[in-house]
Amino acid sequence: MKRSNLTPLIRVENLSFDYDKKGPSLIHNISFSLNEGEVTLLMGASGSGKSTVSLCLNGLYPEAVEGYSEGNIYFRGQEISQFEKGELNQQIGIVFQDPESQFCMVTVENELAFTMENIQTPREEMASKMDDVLEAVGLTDLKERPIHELSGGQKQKVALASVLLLEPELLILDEPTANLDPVSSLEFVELVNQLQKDRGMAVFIIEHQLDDWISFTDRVLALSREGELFADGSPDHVFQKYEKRLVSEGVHLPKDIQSSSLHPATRTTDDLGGETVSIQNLDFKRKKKTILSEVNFSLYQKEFVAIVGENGAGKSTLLQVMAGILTPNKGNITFLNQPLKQWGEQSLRQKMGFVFQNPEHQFITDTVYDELAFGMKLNGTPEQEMKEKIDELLRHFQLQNHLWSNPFSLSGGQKRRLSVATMLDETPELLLFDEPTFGQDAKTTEELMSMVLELKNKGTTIVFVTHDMDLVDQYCERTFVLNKGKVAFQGSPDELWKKEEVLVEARLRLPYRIRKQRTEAGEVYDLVR
Ligand SMILES: Nc1ncnc2c1ncn2[C@@H]1O[C@H](COP(=O)(O)OP(=O)(O)OP(=O)(O)O)[C@@H](O)[C@H]1O
Ligand SMILES: Nc1ncnc2c1ncn2[C@@H]1O[C@H](COP(=O)(O)OP(=O)(O)OP(=O)(O)O)[C@@H](O)[C@H]1O
Repeated sequence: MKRSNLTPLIRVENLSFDYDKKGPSLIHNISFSLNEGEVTLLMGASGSGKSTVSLCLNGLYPEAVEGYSEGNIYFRGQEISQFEKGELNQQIGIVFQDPESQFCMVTVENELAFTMENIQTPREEMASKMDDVLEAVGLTDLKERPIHELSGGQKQKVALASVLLLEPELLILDEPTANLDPVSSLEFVELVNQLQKDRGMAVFIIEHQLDDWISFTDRVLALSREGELFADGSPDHVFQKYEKRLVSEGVHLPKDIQSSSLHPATRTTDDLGGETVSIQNLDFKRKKKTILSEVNFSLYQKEFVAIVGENGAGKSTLLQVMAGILTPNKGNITFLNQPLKQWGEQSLRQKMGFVFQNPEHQFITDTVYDELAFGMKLNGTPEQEMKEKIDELLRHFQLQNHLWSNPFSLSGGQKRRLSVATMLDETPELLLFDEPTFGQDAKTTEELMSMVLELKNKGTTIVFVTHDMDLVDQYCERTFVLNKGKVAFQGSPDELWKKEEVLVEARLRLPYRIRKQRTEAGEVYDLVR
């Protein structure tokens, strides 16, 4: 999709940025333009500085942090420091990586009304604009709901709706689909594509998973681990010319290029051990609203199970009920043959690890080191052994340079890795992970999965809530599909891929491997999208 007569909307000249003045700068002397009506995608390893770049573009950084920057950024030819405070917020709309940081009001409709009041939308237009945008992002039914009661994916849609109301000239999306279910994610990409065409705005996307975006991306930029921009061109040009470099940087390539490495898990259920968890007739309600009902299943040692389903289906709730964080209204849960409610808090935490959907909900100390040491100290791990374990975890999770960083100042992907690493210090009986791989590049995903598999082989039962169907295909023995709080399917991923009705109902897509197989066999089916 080539566009002629491109006018620069943003021009970045020799930008360098750092959060402190020790060592080489994080972003190092980069220059690029974002043109009117152009869709540009920024690639780079987790922690390379992508979010930082995006926050510099509308002048939020370095003002909002203790940061140092050099170089210039121009918006329509005018240096951004010359704009009044907040003046660029409407022209340059950002959907942040963590949508929770974006909200000011309690309910969905108040949040959207607040945005419109800020930009002085005429009162008589507010109601119809709100309805249009809610329909566009599929949130009409949740208009009156408090935002804190929404699921992760639902919150992400509210953040997008709010930014769309600004009708920005440049829309910046920082991993906007990370929490969306597979069909919502695709619909979101299609929605952005459509809006971009209708409104002609420029779009700047930061994303690890490129596949759905790439067909309407005009330009790709790639940032190295050293903070240098090493590629800038059309997707074809960049992937051809820089393929090796991109692989060594550890970023995900579009699957059409790297498909040979996609393979299904060897799904052996022969050597599973004893039962770890048993759930019978479980119901869970919030304020009389049924969230989970009639849930029944067992989990076994050495088993890797994925829980999948649409946004709001009840996946995180189920995980929290299994972890004893929420108490069911009905039914029985046994963990290692003992009723869950009879377990003492400390012994339960030793045998069971839990990674929250939002890593920030998990951090309790001020440094990465203390975060990793916390559980080990509780378990009485000797000092030397603890140091060795921490070193190993830092290395595996690419956090070596962040030992004394505050967990809250890490990049999105680094926070996620830290939250996972804190659960891998021992060999627990059960590990419950809520979307552990979101926001990871190819290299860190691989490291994370290999550590998880190591524990599985030692006997740990692994449960992942995930929206990543390729990961389900590649690693899991069993999948549970949750649909409106009920288990709509239990079985191997291979069986699931044949159940088109279940997939459609639960807004799931087929993994890339199966889509490719079916396309090559000339099959026509809805889920090929
Ligand atoms: N407020 C902050 N204070 C100090 N360091 C920070 C802060 N925000 C980010 N960093 C550091 O800057 C580096 C780049 O972070 P950034 O969020 O820009 O990376 P990213 O490429 O977007 O990563 P990801 O793909 O994981 O989201 C990281 O090493 C991070 O730890
Ligand atoms: N604190 C809360 N109070 C009231 N309702 C809630 C609360 N948290 C979640 N819900 C509702 O419970 C339902 C299930 O939410 P849950 O977070 O378990 O879904 P999920 O399947 O994990 O979704 P996602 O994929 O978007 O993370 C949703 O309809 C959600 O709006």
